[in-house]
Amino acid sequence: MYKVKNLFFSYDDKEILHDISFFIEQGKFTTIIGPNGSGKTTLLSLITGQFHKYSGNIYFQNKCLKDYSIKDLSKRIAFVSQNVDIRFPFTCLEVVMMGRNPFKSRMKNLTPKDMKIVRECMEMTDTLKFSDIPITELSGGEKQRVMLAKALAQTPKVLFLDEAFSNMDIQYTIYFLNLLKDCIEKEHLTVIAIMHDLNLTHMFSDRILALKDGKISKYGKTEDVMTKELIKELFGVAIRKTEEKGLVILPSL
Ligand SMILES: Nc1ncnc2c1ncn2[C@@H]1O[C@H](COP(=O)(O)OP(=O)(O)OP(=O)(O)O)[C@@H](O)[C@H]1O
Repeated sequence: MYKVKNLFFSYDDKEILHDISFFIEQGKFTTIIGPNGSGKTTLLSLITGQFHKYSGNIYFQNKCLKDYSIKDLSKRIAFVSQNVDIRFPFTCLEVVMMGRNPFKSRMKNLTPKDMKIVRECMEMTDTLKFSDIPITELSGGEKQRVMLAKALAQTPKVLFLDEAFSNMDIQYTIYFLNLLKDCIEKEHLTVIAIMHDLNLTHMFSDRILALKDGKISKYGKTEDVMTKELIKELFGVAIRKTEEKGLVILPSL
C-alpha cells in the first residue's frame, strides 16, 4: 500500500528523518511510536503528501506520491490530527459534509448518497446530536469525534491518526479503536496511527514502527517489536506484559 525508500528530511539545516525505508501492508493497523521529537508527525506529514521537499521515494498504491493531485489523494486518504484547527463556527454537520468534498462535482450539492454516508458516519461517532451546533462550541474530545466522522465520511482507503484520541475519555478511545478494527476487518481499511499510550498500542496494533532520533529502531509485528528491551531503549522505562495482551508500565524501575 505504502512504500517508503531511503527517505531523508530536514527543516532548514536540521536533519529530522534519516534514511527511512519501510512498507505498509493494506488492511493492517500500524502504529508509529517513539519519544517526543523523534519525527513521528514529520513522517506522517510526508507520507500524507503535506511536504514535498524531501529526498528518497514515497510510493502509494504503486504510484509516486508526488504524482497524485490533492483531490485524488483526498479520495483515498484521510487524516485526523490531535489539534482541531477550525476557527470558523461551521456546524458539525457542515464539517462532516466537507469530508465528501473530494467526490463532489463543482458547484453541485452533495447527493442523497453522500448525505447518507455523512449521517452514518455521524451516527457511528455519536455526533449526530451535534449536527446544528457550531464546532467551535464543543469540548476537545467532542471536536475530535466530529473530525473522525469527517475523516470516515471521506471513505478513505487509508486513515491517518496523529494522536487523534488525545482528548477523548477512555470509553470513547476504546470504542473507536474497536470500530477501526471492525473497518479493517470488513472493509480492508488501512490505519496508520501515532499513539503515546503503549498499552492501547500493544492491544490494538498489528504492526509497530518505532522511531528514535529520526531513524527506525525497529519495525514489524507488534509482538516482535514491543519488547522490554525496545521500550527501555526508546523511553527509558520498564514494562511488564500481562496475560490479556496488556502492558504495565513500571515507572520506578
Ligand atoms: N515547523 C518546524 N520547523 C522546524 N523544526 C520543526 C518543525 N516542526 C517540528 N520540528 C522539529 O522536528 C523534530 C521532530 O518533530 P515531530 O513533531 O515530527 O516529532 P514527534 O515525534 O511527532 O514529537 P511529539 O511526540 O512531541 O509529537 C523536533 O525536533 C521538532 O522540534
